[in-house]
Amino acid sequence: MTGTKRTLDAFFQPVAQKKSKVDESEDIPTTGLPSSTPSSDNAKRDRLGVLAPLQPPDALSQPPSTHPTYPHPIAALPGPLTSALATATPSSPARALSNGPALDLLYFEPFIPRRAADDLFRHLRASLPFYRVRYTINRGGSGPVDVTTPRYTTVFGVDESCVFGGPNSDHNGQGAAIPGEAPPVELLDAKTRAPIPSNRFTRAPRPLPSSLAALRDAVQQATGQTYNFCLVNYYASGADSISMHSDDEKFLGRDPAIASLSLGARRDFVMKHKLDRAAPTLKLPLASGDMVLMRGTTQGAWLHGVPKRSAKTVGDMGRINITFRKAIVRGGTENYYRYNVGDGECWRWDARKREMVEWRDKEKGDSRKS
Ligand SMILES: O=C(O)CCC(=O)C(=O)O
Ligand SMILES: [Fe+2]
Repeated sequence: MTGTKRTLDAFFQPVAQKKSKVDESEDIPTTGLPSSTPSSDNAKRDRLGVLAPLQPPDALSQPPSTHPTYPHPIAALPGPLTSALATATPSSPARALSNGPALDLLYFEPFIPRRAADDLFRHLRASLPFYRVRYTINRGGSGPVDVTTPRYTTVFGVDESCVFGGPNSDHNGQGAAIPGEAPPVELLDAKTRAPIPSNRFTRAPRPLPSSLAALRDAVQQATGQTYNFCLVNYYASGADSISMHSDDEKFLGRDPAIASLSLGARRDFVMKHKLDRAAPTLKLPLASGDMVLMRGTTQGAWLHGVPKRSAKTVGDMGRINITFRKAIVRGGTENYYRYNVGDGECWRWDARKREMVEWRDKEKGDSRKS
């Protein structure tokens, strides 16, 4: 593992950084951010420009996000995590990785300070609705084959043809404007702002809850890109995986930029060139808080995946991966909800059992709402 890392390091070149850096060794304890640290985001100045005392972290905690498409309310980030995202990312400068034909990566190692990343992992695992999607594929002449995605997934967002509108809509109509406030309910045409008929999409698009909207904002700022989709994978153990693939569907447009954030257990992110057998196979041992931006010609030329691992190498922590993407047309929305929410039951983390359990809305007797 270290050998791989050293080899890759030889190809890394530092790139310019926009925001101030917090060294990894200065990890922010998210359970008690230094309350005297001046922060441009939550410190308020009076008319003479004198800094008023910061709010204690607890006062920054907000109510959960709710929306008709959510199977249950989704908890807002605790105040210290909101502060860490706003003030401590990127936690290390991006390094460019281009040691292969048409490879164009930015590697933040890490993007979120390690301890905050672990807190974020636990928070998101406990608060998001997940799915174990089933679908049928036709492979050659052997007839249809039923497949269950080998990991838990969930998705939020809508393609560029629509925005979520209403009093709380933010600058790009993709999530709650103010942390903790309900995301805008109504789906509107991006150009005319006319309401979208409820039968436009097979599965109703879901706005980003405030927790993921805060994360998306931090990632946008660090990468200089905008995103309207957030796909979440939860790998519960080393048996969960994603096979080699590329994210270069037409609905993402040419040379898409995809930001991929890792939280929790360390897993290998493997990249192989699609055609050039002489190109090196890359293995990035992504740890909690690390982020890779895949951009330019990368998706067209390379495959990537997270292979299965034995329980011994992964430990029992589990891993969450979050990708931020921009879908341009409706086909992207259809595809992402089909393969990341699907039509099956909702799963939630059970803190007592320490495993995912099928979740049912007791009042409605149903686990699905889109
Ligand atoms: O888990 C990862 O690191 C990769 C996820 C991925 O490639 C995807 O969701 O398309
Ligand atoms: Fe991918």
